[in-house]
Amino acid sequence: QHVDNSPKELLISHEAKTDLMKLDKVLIENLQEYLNKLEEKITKLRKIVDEIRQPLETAKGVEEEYLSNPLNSFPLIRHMHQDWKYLKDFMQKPVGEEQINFLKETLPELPMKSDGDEATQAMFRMARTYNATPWDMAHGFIDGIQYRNSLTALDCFEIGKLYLKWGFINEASQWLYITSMFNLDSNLFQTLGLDPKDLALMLARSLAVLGQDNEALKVLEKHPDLAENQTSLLALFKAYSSDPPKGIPHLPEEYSKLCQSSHVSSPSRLHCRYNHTTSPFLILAPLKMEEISLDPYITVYHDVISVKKTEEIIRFAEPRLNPTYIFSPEEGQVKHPARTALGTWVHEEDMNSTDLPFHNLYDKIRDITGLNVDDSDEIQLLKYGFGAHYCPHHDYFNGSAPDIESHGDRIATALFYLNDAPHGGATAFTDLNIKVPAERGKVLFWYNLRGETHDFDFPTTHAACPVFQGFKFVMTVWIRELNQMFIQPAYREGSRTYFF
Ligand SMILES: O=C(O)CCC(=O)C(=O)O
Ligand SMILES: [Fe+2]
Repeated sequence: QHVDNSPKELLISHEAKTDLMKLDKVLIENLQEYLNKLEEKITKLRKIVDEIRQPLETAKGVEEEYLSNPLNSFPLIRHMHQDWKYLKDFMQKPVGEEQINFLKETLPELPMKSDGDEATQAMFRMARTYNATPWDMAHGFIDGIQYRNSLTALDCFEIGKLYLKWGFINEASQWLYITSMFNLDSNLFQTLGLDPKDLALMLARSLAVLGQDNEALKVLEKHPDLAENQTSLLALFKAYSSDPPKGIPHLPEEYSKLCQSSHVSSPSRLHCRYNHTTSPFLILAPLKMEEISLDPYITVYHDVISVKKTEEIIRFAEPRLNPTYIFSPEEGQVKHPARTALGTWVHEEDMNSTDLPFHNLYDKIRDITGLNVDDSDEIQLLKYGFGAHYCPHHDYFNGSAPDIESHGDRIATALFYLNDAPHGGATAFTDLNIKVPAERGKVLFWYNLRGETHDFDFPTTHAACPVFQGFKFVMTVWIRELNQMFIQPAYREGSRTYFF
C-alpha cells in the first residue's frame, strides 16, 4: 500500500521525524561546508590584500624616490593593469555554488507549508486541551510535566500568528510578547523570516484590540519606522475588523477538562471482577474485568492481548498507515482536523492469515463480548502521534453509511490498546466524565446502541485526547448490528428512533 506523504504523515510517524533529523544533520554539514568555502575565499583575499599593500607601505613618505626606481614603477604599472582585473573576477566568482545547489535540490524533500501549519495547529490543540498558558508552553511545561526543551523566538512567533489568525487575541498577544522578549537585535532572525517590524505590528495590533492602547503605543514607539505613525496605526488597528476565522478546531470544554491529567474520574461504585460467564472459553481463562459504567454499559478487560501480539500488530500496521477520515452523511469519507491519527484497515485475507497476529481475534472478541464478530465487521489500526487526537464523536452512523442495509449500524465498539501512551492519549467519555488511559493489553468495550430498542445511546460520545509525547497505538473493532440478529432477537428492524 502506498504511504501518503501528507502533512499528517510527517507529524505522526516517528520514522519520518527521525529521517527529518538525519536530513537536518546533512543540511547543517552542507551549510558548514559552505561556510568553509567562504572562509577559504576570505583567507585568500586577506593574503592578497596584505601582499598588494606592501609596495605602498614601502613607499610611504618617500613616494618620489620610490617611483624613480624602475624596479618599482614597472611593478606598479603591471599591478594596476593586471591584478585588479583578476581580482574583479575573483571577487565575482560565486562561492559555495555546489552547496547552494545541494540545498536547492533538497528543498522539495523538506516539510511543506501544510506540514508546518499542521504542526502549529497541533501545538494550539495541545495548549488548549491541556490548558497550558503560552508562557508555560514556551518553557516546556505542559499538563503538570516539565519537559527539558523550550521554544525559540521563531517557534513562538509562528504560534502567535496562528492564534492571531484564529482570533484568540489574548493568547496571541502573549505569544507575540514572549517572542519580543528574545534578543531580536541581531539580524539573524530577519534572515530567518522574523521581521521585528512585523512582530511589532502584530503585537501592537493585538494589544489595541484588547484595549491596551498605551501598551500598543509603547511597542510602536520602540520602532523607528513605526514610531512616527503610531497614532494613525493605532486608529487603523481599532477600525480594522478581520474576516471571521475559519478552520478552528472545536475543542469542547468537558473534553479538555477530562483530558488534563489533573482530572480524576469520579470514583466508580462499580467493581472489578473476573468475567467467566460470557463464553465457555472464559470458564477456563477468566478475564479481569472492570465495569466502568452500567448505563451505557462500558467495561475494560485487562491483559487481553500479550505484549508480543501488540508488537506484531504494530509492526504489521506501520508500513500501511494512511491519514484517517471521518464519516460525514453529506460528503462520505472526509479528512478533517477533528481526527488526526494515521490508520489502516485490516482486511478479510489478513484477518484469516495464520501468519498474521489476527487469526483468532474474532474468537477472542466473541469470547469477551458474547457478540458475533466476523468479516462483516470493521477493524482499524490507529496510530496517534504528536498532538493527534479525535474530537468527541459517536461511533454509530445514524443510518447514513452506505453498507448500513447489509450490516446494520455499529452496535458496539471494542478498542484494543496496543501500547502505553506516555503522556496524553486517553479515551474520554465526555458525557459520563470517564477517562480511560491508554495502557497496553487492555480492551475497552461498550455498546453504542441501547439493548432492547437499538436506539442510539447518546452518552457513548467519546474522544481521544491529544497525544503529547510518544505515540498511541490502538485497534478499533466496530461490531455491526445485523450479525447479532440471532443473539439479540429483541431487535426489530425499523424500531429505532432517529434523533437527528
Ligand atoms: O483512540 C481512541 O481512544 C478512540 C478511537 C475512536 O473513538 C474511534 O476510532 O472511533
Ligand atoms: Fe470512536
